[in-house]
Amino acid sequence: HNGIFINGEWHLRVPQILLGHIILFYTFWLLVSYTQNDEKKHHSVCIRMFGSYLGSLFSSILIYRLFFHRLKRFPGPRLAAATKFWHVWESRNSTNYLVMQKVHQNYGTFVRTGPNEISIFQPNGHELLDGAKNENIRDVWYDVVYPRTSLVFNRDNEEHRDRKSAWSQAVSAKSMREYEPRILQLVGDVADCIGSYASKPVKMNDVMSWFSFDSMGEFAFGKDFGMIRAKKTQPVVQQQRRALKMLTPINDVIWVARTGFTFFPFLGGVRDWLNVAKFCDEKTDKVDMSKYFIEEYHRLRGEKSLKYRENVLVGNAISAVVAGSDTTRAALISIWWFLAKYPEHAEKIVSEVKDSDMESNALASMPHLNGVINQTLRLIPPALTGGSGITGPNGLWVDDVWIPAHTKVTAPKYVLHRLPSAFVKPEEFIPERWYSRPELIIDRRAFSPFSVGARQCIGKAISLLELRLTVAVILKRFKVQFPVDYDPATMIDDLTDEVTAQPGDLLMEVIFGSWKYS
Ligand code: HEM
Repeated sequence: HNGIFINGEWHLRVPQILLGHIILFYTFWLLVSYTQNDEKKHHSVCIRMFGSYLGSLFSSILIYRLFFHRLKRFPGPRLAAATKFWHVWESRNSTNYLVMQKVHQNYGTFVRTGPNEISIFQPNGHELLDGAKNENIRDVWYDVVYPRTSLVFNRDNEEHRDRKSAWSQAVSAKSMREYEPRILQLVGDVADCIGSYASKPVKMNDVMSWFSFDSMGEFAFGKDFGMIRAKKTQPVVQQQRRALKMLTPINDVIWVARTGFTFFPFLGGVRDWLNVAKFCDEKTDKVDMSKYFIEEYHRLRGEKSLKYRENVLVGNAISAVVAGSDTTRAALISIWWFLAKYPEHAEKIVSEVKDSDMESNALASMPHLNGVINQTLRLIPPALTGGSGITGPNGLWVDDVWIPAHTKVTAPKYVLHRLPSAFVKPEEFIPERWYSRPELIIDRRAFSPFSVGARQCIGKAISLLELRLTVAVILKRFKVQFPVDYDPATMIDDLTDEVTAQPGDLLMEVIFGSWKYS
């Protein structure tokens, strides 16, 4: 432990480590069998040797973590200091956002949430993690699609900068002008789809899922997936969801996932994840966003190997599908939930948009529409926990607290977005705090649904355009409300944290042309 495993990263080498141990044990077994004729004794010698090897290795790890570790002065659950499996167990129901909230309530601002991990719960947490001038790199979790890589998953800060140019072109103002009429068309399809249910309950989780995937298909591959028109979920969406569900509890022990990818590619969740990658592989040969990724693929010829270029290309497509669709879906479901719960806010939006021709700049300047979107992203951020980093060689100073070098750090968004030190009445849905009541925001830095700095969401403009258009167009056509026999608590009670937020079921009814709410 002290000679080898304590140094560096091992998560990508688990198959080799396992194989090495199997060979070592087997060789030892054979050697003992030459010197021991008595079979019973032979077995007992081997078992004692293996037992003492593994026992001393794990005792050394445990004693070091509990009594000698650099983070031992930080408060936190005792078991969390001993093993990351504490976290796996606590978040087994995919409610990591609640686990983090409890941990903050019990232990304060800096909490040791893993043997080598500190979670920061103060308004500038996002800046400390991702803001300008920090030396942090991405945590080992981002190797989850390795050897594929892309903007989101790239751990090397310099390479990340290089990868950014293809994405910047894909979301440039020029590209956005091209996407806008196509999104508007899709939003029209969504409104027709919702309207086709007449006053029967609509399961918004499905409709918003069809829309967000279709619009991601439009951006990334130049063609929607036809889900809204067919009112049918494509298998790849279900596969992605199952894969993320499978990954969620083992997010914090990424070596377990990597081992699954290597040894058990046939198992359900692993197979689903590999199918999502295959789907993106097949689609990435067309136009639009992938056009820029393909250009990058050709540009790197001569500089990088074919395998590397293929991995970047497919990694980019996976990023677009995973980062772009599920986040937007979660945001839309949550917005509709708040609007059905507080119809007075829907009415205010209608009065803003009723004479609008649905142009992006006009929508961006509507205070209540944007107040509702911000307020929803604050209370239910689509990345409920958000990314994690590893401190650089100089560690991280936070006021007078020192977090040593090479420590994993997180700043869970759900908790930071509800800090009483950042927001007055933090649990309340008050869209006006974003325009006419600024006194309700104490520290704006705590609000970071799209993250900050070099790693912030590059699809922010696209997603805001989608959210504004969808809300404006649908509210202009329909009044929305919960069906009588639907329990609104379902959406919140069943909300899970599966890399992206997965809201519980939301049923809604729409009434044609009744935008006069009172
Ligand atoms: C409401 C919708 C969205 C939210 C809340 C959101 C949130 C985020 C967050 C928090 C990050 C940082 C992730 C990290 O630190 O690991 C991120 C990164 C990213 N997002 Fe989004 N996102 C949204 C929509 C989109 C869309 C529509 C796209 C694609 C067009 C997209 C593409 C990306 C990419 C490529 C990155 C990586 C950026 C980088 O590392 O430089 N996102 N997003």
